[in-house]
Amino acid sequence: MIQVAINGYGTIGKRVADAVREQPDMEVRGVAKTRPNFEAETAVDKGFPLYAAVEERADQFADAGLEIAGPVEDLVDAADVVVDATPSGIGAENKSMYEAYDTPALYQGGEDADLVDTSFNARSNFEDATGADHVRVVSCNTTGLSRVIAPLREAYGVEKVRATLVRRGGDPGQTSRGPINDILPNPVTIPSHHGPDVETIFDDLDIDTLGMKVPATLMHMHSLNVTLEEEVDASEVRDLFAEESRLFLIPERMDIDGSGKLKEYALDAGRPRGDVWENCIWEESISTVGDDLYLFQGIHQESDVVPENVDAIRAVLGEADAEESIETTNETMGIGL
Ligand SMILES: NC(=O)C1=CN([C@@H]2O[C@H](COP(=O)(O)OP(=O)(O)OC[C@H]3O[C@@H](n4cnc5c(N)ncnc54)[C@H](O)[C@@H]3O)[C@@H](O)[C@H]2O)C=CC1
Ligand SMILES: O=C(OP(=O)(O)O)[C@H](O)COP(=O)(O)O
Repeated sequence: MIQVAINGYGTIGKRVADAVREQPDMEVRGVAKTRPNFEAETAVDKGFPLYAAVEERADQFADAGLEIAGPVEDLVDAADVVVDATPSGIGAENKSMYEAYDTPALYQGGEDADLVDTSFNARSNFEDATGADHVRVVSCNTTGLSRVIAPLREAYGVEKVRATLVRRGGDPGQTSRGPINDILPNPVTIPSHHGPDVETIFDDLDIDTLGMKVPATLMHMHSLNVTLEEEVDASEVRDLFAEESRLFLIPERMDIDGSGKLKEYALDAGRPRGDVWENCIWEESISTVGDDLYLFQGIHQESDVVPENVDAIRAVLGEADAEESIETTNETMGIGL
């Protein structure tokens, strides 16, 4: 069994812990938190050994009635691999600790690409992570773009990608985020960081991205234009995407008109936390004009990177190839709306 440590038990970390627990070849060795809160209490209730990420604050857990298994260093030492799901920039600070214990580490999209040996998307470049010590699972938006671009490149070739990303201002629990009543060009400079980030997955891709932030918490929305290397009928693209396990084509009959109903559907379908692990592409939006393809897709920022982290664990340790790993992860998590 692969022993997995999770350092940083917030939005991403707690979801990765639950997904790892579902895997037949993995065990959650423990999770590390900086301070006691509702998430720490839930971790204990779920039976995850809880480690103190900051030694000086370890007493706070005892004061809150939470038993600590030890300092985070013990967890990193005991694990085969660590998933660092700390806030942007903290992963870079933790790198030397992972090196000291010779434990391979996965980082999240908030870290810089040059921190790691390779950036990772399971559908696009799984093999690049084999045997690597430091791997970055790219951000939710980059994951969402990569999952669409990979099959298009393979089937038709891609000349140029142009994407406008309408991004949620913050996650539902991020009470300090905004905007509350505004629409922000964000970043106002072009391209946004997403284009260069996608190029860490496909180094020869021509892509420009523009970003905005809006007063929403549920999901991001992408407006995508891909110039293909040949003229393709929209129905062919729909068939191509229908074969992809992490692309959900929203059929017209479902009457899902936006992120609100998508999340409602996920809750009705019994998804944990209402998570939507797949890209959600409005089937009717898939259109072609000459060699230009257009579509809209919803991306659930809190969860689409979770199966990617699970696959990255197997990739780093050389425990499976892309197809086997993706299939196991999909089956155990129930991916495929
Ligand atoms: N929330 C999102 O929409 C997405 C986030 N990401 C990336 O995932 C990473 C984590 O983001 P979130 O889970 O949203 O953040 P979060 O703030 O929800 O969770 C981070 C957790 O790490 C803890 N933490 C802080 N300092 C720590 C330290 N030194 N050691 C251990 N734990 C520490 C925090 O207390 C918190 O529990 C970031 O790189 C972010 O860019 C990637 C995709 C989507
Ligand atoms: O990586 C994300 O978005 P991004 O790809 O727009 O940077 C996550 O949704 C986190 O974004 P945040 O940095 O606004 O919390």
